[in-house]
Amino acid sequence: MVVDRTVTAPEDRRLRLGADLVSGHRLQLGASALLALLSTAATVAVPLMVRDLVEALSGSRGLLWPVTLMALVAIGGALAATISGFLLARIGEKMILRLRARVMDHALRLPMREVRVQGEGNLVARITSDAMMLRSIVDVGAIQLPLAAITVVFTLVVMSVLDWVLVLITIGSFALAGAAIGFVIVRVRRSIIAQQTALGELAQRFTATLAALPTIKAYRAESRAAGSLGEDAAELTESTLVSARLQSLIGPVMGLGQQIALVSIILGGGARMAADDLSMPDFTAFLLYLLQLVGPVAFVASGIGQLQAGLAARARFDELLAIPQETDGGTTSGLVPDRDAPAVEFGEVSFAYDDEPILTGVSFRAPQRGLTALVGHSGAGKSTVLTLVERFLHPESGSIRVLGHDVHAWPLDQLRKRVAYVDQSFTLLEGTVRDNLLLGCDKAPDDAALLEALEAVSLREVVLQLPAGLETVLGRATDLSGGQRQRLALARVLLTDADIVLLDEPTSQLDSINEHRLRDMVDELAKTRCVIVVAHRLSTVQHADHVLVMEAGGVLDSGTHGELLSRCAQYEDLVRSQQWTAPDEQLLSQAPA
Ligand SMILES: Nc1ncnc2c1ncn2[C@@H]1O[C@H](COP(=O)(O)OP(=O)(O)OP(=O)(O)O)[C@@H](O)[C@H]1O
Repeated sequence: MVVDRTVTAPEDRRLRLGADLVSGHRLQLGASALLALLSTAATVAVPLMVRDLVEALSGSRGLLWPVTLMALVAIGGALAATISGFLLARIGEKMILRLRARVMDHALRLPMREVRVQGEGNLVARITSDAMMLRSIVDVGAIQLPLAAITVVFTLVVMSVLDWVLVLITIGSFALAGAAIGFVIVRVRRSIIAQQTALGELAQRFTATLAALPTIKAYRAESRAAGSLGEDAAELTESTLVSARLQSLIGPVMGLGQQIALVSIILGGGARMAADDLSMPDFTAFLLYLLQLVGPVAFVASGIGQLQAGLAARARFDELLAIPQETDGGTTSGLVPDRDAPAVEFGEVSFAYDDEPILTGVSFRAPQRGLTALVGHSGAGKSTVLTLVERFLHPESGSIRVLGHDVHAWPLDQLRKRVAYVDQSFTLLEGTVRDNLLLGCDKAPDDAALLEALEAVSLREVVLQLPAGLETVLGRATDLSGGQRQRLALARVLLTDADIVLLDEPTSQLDSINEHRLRDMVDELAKTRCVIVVAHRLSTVQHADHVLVMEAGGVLDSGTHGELLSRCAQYEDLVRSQQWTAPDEQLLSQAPA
């Protein structure tokens, strides 16, 4: 049975609207709600003041006091609305900040395979456009929508005091439009999820295309790549149009409801005034309320639409946050290396990508001091062995022990502190040379130590000649050559105090001078540490204490270079296939007579 030890126990990481989105801002949220309420009260009060004004106009009362009061209430209401809106925007931005930080942290802690499956662009879309959409939950959902709903109810109550028959006509007119809008809104959220998924896909494809730009340019494939991206963009437009079509229905349907209400009220109001059931000032106030009602009613309708976008984004965040992070591993606290055990020990390890077997029954031991070389044809599974030691991947069966303990017993942080790893692409961070060198160091060494490490890989002069030396930012305007990147990645290893060093084809991009230098460096490292090296150039294995020949996911044979040359035909083939390099010819001559 496959035991997935890649992940932490299931934990509910979904976004909680109250605790996760607005926590820490409750006071501001309360102030914003209070101000919005005051502004609403002012909005509801103004038509009543207009009624008093109309009565004052027809009577002998002075106009100064009613006009002044009305102006004060209207201006105060506008001011309260402005401050409330600003507070809300501030809370929204803070919420997005917290959310982005949380999602980025989560993404970095996911198992490598999950990150690959999700895709970089897709993850980027989460913290950009999805995060913006989620803001509508605060912008609209937290205050404005409930307030608009309260305004509608209050206004209807005041209107019913003026004339309840006309209120029934008003509700009837809007109810028709409301039912139609309700039907639309159910479909809006689904279409927005589809739209955001398509956006993530487009971002993913574009990111991958940019990463492959040198190849695309070299093969004059710009038009082809642009055409393919264009198709993805068209798919996005298609799904955006579905939600745009649905959302565009909301405004006109509401407008129709408003017109029906207006005509019905004018006709109904006229009839009730003719029958002396309604006075002119009351009718004027009622009409004003009706016009005033349209805004909040339309807002409720469109706000529910916008809220769907926020809720759709939340669903996408929840989907990502539900993916379990890498486990921290061992429950064993204070695990210490067993100095008598092998540094790395594989016992009948098998591994598969989905159902595709990659390693079958791999067993070997690498001592705590010395050089172990993994050789074999491309695709034999050499890099996979290294990634299993780093716990990037997890075996289907068998046991992997590191420094005397099961690899899963080590707390992840402890394990990776003890294992230094240089991957096949000699990855550098987009950051300064110093940042790149200090990546695995708990305590920052001084510049002399950094330069010494650079000297060991023949990079000291190169770095000192960069525009800002150690502070030069790599990865954008300034970058290193493939071989220099490789050497910088190796200098990084020298600065760590890891017990185990994993090197994936460390000489692949080096010239012969640097290759010899690196070999000396590896030999030096192997005197005090366990070095496991994946080597295509067999010259790298010349001094290996132990060579493992891998074929089709299994270990074919193991021994010293000389032993293998004398007894393993496949190893001899591998060596012969490298004969064109002078050092390897020397290697062949080392076979026992
Ligand atoms: N992410 C992946 N998903 C599925 N299969 C993969 C993945 N990565 C590697 N493989 C497969 O696993 C097998 C072993 O790959 P691995 O990189 O370990 O081989 P290798 O011996 O290091 O090869 P090379 O010397 O060419 O780097 C290959 O057949 C490869 O196709």
